[in-house]
This record gives sequence, C-alpha cells and structure tokens, in this order.
Amino acid sequence: MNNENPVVFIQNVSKSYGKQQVLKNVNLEIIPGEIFGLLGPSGAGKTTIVKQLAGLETPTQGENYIFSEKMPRLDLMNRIGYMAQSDALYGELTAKENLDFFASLYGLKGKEKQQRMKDVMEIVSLTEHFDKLVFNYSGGMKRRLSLAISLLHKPGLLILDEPTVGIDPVLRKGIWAAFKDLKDNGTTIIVTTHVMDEAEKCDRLGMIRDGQLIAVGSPEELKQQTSAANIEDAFLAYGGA
Ligand SMILES: Nc1ncnc2c1ncn2[C@@H]1O[C@H](COP(=O)(O)OP(=O)(O)OP(=O)(O)O)[C@@H](O)[C@H]1O
Repeated sequence: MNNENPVVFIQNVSKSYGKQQVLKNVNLEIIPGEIFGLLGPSGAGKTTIVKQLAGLETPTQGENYIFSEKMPRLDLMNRIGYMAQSDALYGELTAKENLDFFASLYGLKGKEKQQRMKDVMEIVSLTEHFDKLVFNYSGGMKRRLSLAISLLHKPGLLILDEPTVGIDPVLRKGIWAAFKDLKDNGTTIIVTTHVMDEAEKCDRLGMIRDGQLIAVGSPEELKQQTSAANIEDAFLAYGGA
C-alpha cells in the first residue's frame, strides 16, 4: 500500500435484492495505478460490485467512494470508463459511427475526436474493421469495440466486467498488454474474471464467494499464504469451493 488516497473505497457495503442478500459487508480499497482483479464463480457478486462502482446501482447498506467522492455521482462519469458484461452497441451502425456517437457523448470534438477514435481502435486491433457494420462483427470483436469505447475519454479508472470473454488467446494477450500500458500511464483498472491465468496477471486480487470477499492480496501473497501452487488452489483453500 502507498500513502495516496485510494481510487476506490468500498465501506461496509451490503446489497439485497428482495430477500436475497448478494453482497455481505464488503470492504475494499483499490490504490492508484493498480490492476485489481475480482475473482469468483458465477453469481458470486462481481457484477453487482462493479455496477455500484460505475454508479449504476446503489448499495442497500454502506458506501462506495471513487476518487474520494461518494457514488453515484454524475460528474464523475467522465473520469470512469465502464465496460458492461453485455455489449451496448448499435448493430445497424458501423464501428466508426458507434465510436463517434459515444465520443460525442463524452464531449470529444473535431480532430481530437477523430484521432482518439483511431487510437482506441488500434489498441484493440480493430483498425481494419473501422467501417464494418457492428451487426457483422463476431462476439470477440464486439467485446473489443466495447473496450475501445470505454477508453475514448481517457478515464482515470477503468472498470471492466469480464472484458476478454469470447476473445481468443492471441488477442487476449494483446489486450492485457494494452492494460499494462494504460496502467503504466497511471490508469487504475478493475477487471472481473473467472479465468485463472488472467487472475495471475493482476497486481492484486479480491476473491469473492457468495457475496463475501474471502481474501485480498497479490497473486503471490495469496498462493504463499495457502501454500498453493496456483490461484485456483488458493481460492479453494480460502473456502471458495
Ligand atoms: N437486478 C437484480 N435483481 C435480482 N437479483 C439480482 C439482480 N442482479 C443480480 N442479482 C443476483 O445477485 C447475485 C450476484 O449476481 P452478479 O451478477 O453480481 O454475480 P457475478 O459474480 O457477476 O456472476 P457472473 O460471473 O455470472 O457474471 C446472483 O444471484 C444474481 O441472480
């Protein structure tokens, strides 16, 4: 931990939908410039956490702070990039038109907008598909376009819900290289995943099961503390079965 204020501060957060409690007293700090992974099985509560951080949901109890401001806050939206689990794209438009639409929403204009659209398409290796209708994109291409859109306004905090689902290993490697570059430029990144080799690439991980954070630490720390050979075994040792 360093002395800077955390980018994300989750304080005693619980969430219920009707009678079902899906988050149970979650406490977490995410520090500037780290890649933080939320790891857990389907239904554990990962999406619920990141939706709250993106300002799309509110907790039943507790508070979420981003850049020291209590969420949700509309004026923080231009400092946060959010990529949802399902792609929110316009199929009848080209990739370029989709980018143009979202870039305008973020207030980008003129040459800067055009340049930024090119840059983000390059990051996700879609440059040659700029003018293709999104309807004709594959699932993995749509994921990459969604990622490109989340990067348009150079957010300080990037929140990515299963960003690499449906993306082949070669492109996945490229995307993780892009995450490292963004991190090196000071971006803080949160990714949800249940892919173990991705979890290994995070600076720190939060293991979540049944709405509870059961362990937080670097992949090395988590393995050492449980004498596990890999993250999957560490997860099991913390009770993540
Ligand atoms: N709007 C909602 N109304 C009712 N229940 C919900 C709602 N959103 C989420 N849930 C429930 O909350 C629990 C946690 O869901 P969540 O989507 O956060 O899990 P997850 O860890 O992201 O899973 P996955 O990896 O499958 O996306 C699940 O039991 C889910 O059914």
